[in-house]
Amino acid sequence: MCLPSPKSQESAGNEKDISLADDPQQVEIFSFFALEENPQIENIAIGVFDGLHLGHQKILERLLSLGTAESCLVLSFDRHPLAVISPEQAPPSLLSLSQKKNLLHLYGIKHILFVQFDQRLRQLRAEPFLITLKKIFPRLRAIVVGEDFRFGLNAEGNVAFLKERERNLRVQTVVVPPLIRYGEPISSTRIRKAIVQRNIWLASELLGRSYRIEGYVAAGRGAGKEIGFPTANLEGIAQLLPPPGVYGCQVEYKNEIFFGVANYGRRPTVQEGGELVLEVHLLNFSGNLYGEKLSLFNIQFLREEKKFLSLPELKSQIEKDIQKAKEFFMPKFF
Ligand SMILES: Cc1cc2nc3c(=O)[nH]c(=O)nc-3n(C[C@H](O)[C@H](O)[C@H](O)COP(=O)(O)O)c2cc1C
Ligand SMILES: Nc1ncnc2c1ncn2[C@@H]1O[C@H](COP(=O)(O)OP(=O)(O)O)[C@@H](O)[C@H]1O
Repeated sequence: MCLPSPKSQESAGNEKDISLADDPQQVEIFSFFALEENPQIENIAIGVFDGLHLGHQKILERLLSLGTAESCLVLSFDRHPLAVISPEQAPPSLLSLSQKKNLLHLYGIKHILFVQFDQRLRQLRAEPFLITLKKIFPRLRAIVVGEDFRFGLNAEGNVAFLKERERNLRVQTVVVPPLIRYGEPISSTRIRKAIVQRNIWLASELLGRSYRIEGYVAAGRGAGKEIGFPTANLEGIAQLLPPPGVYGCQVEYKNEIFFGVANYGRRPTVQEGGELVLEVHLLNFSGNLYGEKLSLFNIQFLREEKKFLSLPELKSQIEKDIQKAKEFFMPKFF
């Protein structure tokens, strides 16, 4: 995975150095200040890379073009820097850390380093950040970044700053320009906006894959089975969700794919002032899903959630929702 130097792995057990994401699939997070020297790495891409969209994928391609996969590393952070700098402005994530890790591997990255973005790292100025980076990776030859990359206290470091230090540090700066799709640059912000507007199709286009929402099945009140549509209630979701509503989707569960109908809402028909819950009924499935991981994708808005006067009315509406979802999906698959 990342930095296999014995000390940094030792520090993996040290709570001061390491925090674990609120992700049951624990991803290791390293303190930048406790990293051991790693002479293997020659090329590094640095960034938050939220979404790992097509623009980010270009950066990864460029990185891998510079040397062997063994010599390349992606340095990312355990959270969006704004979560520390200005929490109220921090955007919701498009990917959980474990999704990001798995996708990076899928895109050919062997070495991934998640650095804890804390107050100490925030206070670090751009110059010592670079010097420390060069100490950790003494054979570093190239840093690959996007055009708008910023780093160091008050975002004082940028591409120009890196370029000025190329000679001194003997590290080349490789800048990857933004990728344009439908007249605008691809960015995590644009993708978040599309999801908030329920334009999951556009979000997926810009990601270069379907937007996926992953969570773990928790127990509810058992009312779903009563009306004939058991729903797996998802918790532990560490990503941006589209606005509340009823959606058709596909559901991956243990390498199998099902069609599903999902409701992200407060269930006004069965309770007053309930919490927002994402729940999904899998078509042609029966079994126990409690504690299992589900991944929802090809998410398609069907309608707004409504308060029904009786459960039979809700039931007949869900039958219509299933019909609508089938009409949407089936022609594409059969
Ligand atoms: C496709 C679908 C559509 C739904 N639409 C609504 C709705 O419009 N209004 C509502 O109050 N609940 C809606 N629900 C939520 C049900 O009320 C809920 O699944 C049921 O009460 C079971 O809850 P439980 O999982 O806590 O047992 C919907 C559920 C599904 C699967
Ligand atoms: N087709 C299905 N789709 C979703 N969950 C199902 C399905 N068949 C069985 N289940 C199981 O039933 C549970 C949901 O039943 P439900 O009556 O809605 O209870 P709960 O209130 O616990 O969500 C799921 O968590 C899962 O374990």
